[in-house]
Amino acid sequence: MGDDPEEGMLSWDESVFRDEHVFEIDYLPETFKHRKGQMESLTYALRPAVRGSRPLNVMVRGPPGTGKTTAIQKLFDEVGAQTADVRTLRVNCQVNATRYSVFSRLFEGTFDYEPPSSGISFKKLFGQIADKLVEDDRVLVVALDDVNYLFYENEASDTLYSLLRAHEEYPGAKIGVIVVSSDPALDVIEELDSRVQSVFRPEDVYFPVYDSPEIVDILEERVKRGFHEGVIGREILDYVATLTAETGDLRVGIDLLHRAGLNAEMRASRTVERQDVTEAYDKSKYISLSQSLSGLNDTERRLLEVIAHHDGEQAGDVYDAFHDETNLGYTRYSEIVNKLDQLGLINADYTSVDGRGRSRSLSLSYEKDAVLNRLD
Ligand SMILES: Nc1ncnc2c1ncn2[C@@H]1O[C@H](COP(=O)(O)OP(=O)(O)OP(=O)(O)O)[C@@H](O)[C@H]1O
Repeated sequence: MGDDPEEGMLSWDESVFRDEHVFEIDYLPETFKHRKGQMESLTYALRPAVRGSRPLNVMVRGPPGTGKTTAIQKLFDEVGAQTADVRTLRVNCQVNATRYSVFSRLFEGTFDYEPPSSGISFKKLFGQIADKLVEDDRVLVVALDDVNYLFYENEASDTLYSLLRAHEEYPGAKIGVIVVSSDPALDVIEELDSRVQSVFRPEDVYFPVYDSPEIVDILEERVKRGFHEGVIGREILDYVATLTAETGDLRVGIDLLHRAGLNAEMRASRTVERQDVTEAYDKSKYISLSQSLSGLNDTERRLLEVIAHHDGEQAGDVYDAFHDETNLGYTRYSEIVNKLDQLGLINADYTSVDGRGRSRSLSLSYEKDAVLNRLD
């Protein structure tokens, strides 16, 4: 089997991949390079928990795809290996974006079954979690991953307040909180209510974007585990790293390697060539767009679609089109515009309009077709 396209694809039992699983989104890498300082700070904050005391709270910040979630997972695994007296729970706030939903997830993590679907009050839900914690004499460490979504829904202050003041209502409950934000434009502390600010003084841990040499280093490891020897040459790896560095998101590089491998297989080739990577990049570069879209509800998707068809127009005109379709009022409309803006899906910039003062114009952050294709 050679590089001749006439020969078709590689047969089902032939592959460029040694272990394709290492390119999956939930794969936890064995080696975690270039995050030593961050891991040390996190470990420092959690040490008291391993000794049975309340840990320090932490605020983790950094752009998407810089290893924040991976760091938390590694840390929780390490704590779990030390002691069974600390319960560690990670909540994905993109999925659980309200206080009630966060606590439902904590309930599930505590009891291994979901809270009754008939619905119980928040107070009861919280009470049961806290009672169990005190009864078992365990420390709870909660990581609110992608906490920025709680801010977009205006739920962050209430959620944190409940967690941070738990010991007052439930004496003996020891809870530590790690908030993880991937929105560089969000000032977490500043955006919290003053009643929360007064009790939340977290350790600050920052995850900068990886530079090109670091990306090469990290991806090289994935290549060794994921591909057979000789499939990805040095030059190709450098090319993948350069494209990844343009986005700053390591997930792009991992996805690129995977797709480029699949492209090579389609050509019945046992080596990945530059063209396989270039073609793959057309899809991989939109990985964060796809991820942001997956967290939107139907109304939010509808508005984004309307904006796509009115790209660059004034907020008032876009509202008219949106209202015609959904009948929703201006307040709700404005809230969704803000959310789409915070998610980096649109730019809502103030511009001067003749005779109408200043007004916001709404434009897409990505190409129109890339957005519309993914909304279908
Ligand atoms: N230092 C590293 N070594 C190996 N793999 C890494 C490293 N850093 C990140 N990754 C990988 O990159 C991908 C993105 O990492 P991760 O999900 O931890 O980023 P994140 O900062 O939490 O992103 P987001 O803010 O979007 O949640 C994952 O597949 C992860 O395995």
